[in-house]
Amino acid sequence: MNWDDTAPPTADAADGRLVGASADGEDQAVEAALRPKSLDEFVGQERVREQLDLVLKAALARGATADHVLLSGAPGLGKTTLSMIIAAEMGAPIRITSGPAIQHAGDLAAILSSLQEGEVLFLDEIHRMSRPAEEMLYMAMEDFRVDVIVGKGPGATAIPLELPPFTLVGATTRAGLLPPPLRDRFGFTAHMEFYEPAELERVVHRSAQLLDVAVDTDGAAEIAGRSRGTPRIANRLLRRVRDYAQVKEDGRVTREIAAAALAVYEVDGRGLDRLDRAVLKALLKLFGGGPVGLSTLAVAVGEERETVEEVAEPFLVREGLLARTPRGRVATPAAWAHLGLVPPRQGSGASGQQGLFGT
Ligand SMILES: Nc1ncnc2c1ncn2[C@@H]1O[C@H](COP(=O)(O)OP(=O)(O)OP(=O)(O)O)[C@@H](O)[C@H]1O
Ligand SMILES: [Mg+2]
Repeated sequence: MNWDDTAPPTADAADGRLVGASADGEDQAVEAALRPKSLDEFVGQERVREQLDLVLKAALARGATADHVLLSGAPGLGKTTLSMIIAAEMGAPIRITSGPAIQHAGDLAAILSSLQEGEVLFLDEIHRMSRPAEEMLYMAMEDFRVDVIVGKGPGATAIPLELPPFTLVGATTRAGLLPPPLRDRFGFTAHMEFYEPAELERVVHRSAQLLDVAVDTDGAAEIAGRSRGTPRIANRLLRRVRDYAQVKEDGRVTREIAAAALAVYEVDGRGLDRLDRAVLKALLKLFGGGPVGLSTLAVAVGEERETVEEVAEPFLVREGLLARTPRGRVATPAAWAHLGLVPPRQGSGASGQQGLFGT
């Protein structure tokens, strides 16, 4: 395996999509204010919350430091938030760093040796740490000890350094990239799932209260339904709807106002944006629903292959609108229904195009 950054480019971070899951500048500015501060305030993820509650309460009761925790899940689901909650619930300070920031084992040694007893070390994007740092982390997690190498070449010596007990909270969007020896050293692993619409509704109501926006039940439901299972997107859509309600209306958010606001931003009732719909439309209208090859589909919408594959497709697949098959991309019946189009009958016109486009 390649230990350099093997993550695909997160195109949605760069292109400023309203429905992109990664944090943009504005998100970062308001997220601190919107973050739940305790497990009780953290919406949804019932199973994870219940398990984590037990892990933390048991450690507190024993007067011990909590086990190391691994949080995995897609961007914007609450990993950073949960790491801060862990520290708060343990009454411990938190130190925040990330895999890409630790390129040398020495960087990690410096951080580890300055931790206080019981401190939470949050290591974001833990899958992007360098290999030597990762190996140092194994020993630190297991034995609360590191070997600091002093000098170079034959004269180099390893000086063992005792560490105070600490809790490592690792976060990753890509648990599959973690080497098993690292994964095995976490006492508790939480996999965060996409949120249900009802949970996102609660996120919207909670954030609306903090931002002092008046949102009624249907307005919150409308925003939640377009948020792609992701609290970060729900919070972002809420801010755009608030703008619209303030400028065009009296500031109150109803279902009609939320829908009108998000229509301006081209986010449809299911959370698809212009790019998502362009891909679906091309697949349906130009290729009769497929199968069609990815490259052909990308040319048809005037986008890079990677953009279609990594930005648009994952959500379309998750929503059951598009399937990736060995013969190419295929639209599902739900895709036809979503765009209000009627699929061609079997054996008629469109299937004849396969010879032309179907690779
Ligand atoms: N369970 C939740 N309840 C309420 N708000 C939430 C919840 N989870 C996340 N949020 C909100 O969503 C925003 C994004 O969450 P967070 O930064 O924790 O995501 P993340 O998983 O760390 O994302 P990334 O992978 O991009 O680092 C935060 O501002 C937070 O307010
Ligand atoms: Mg984060």
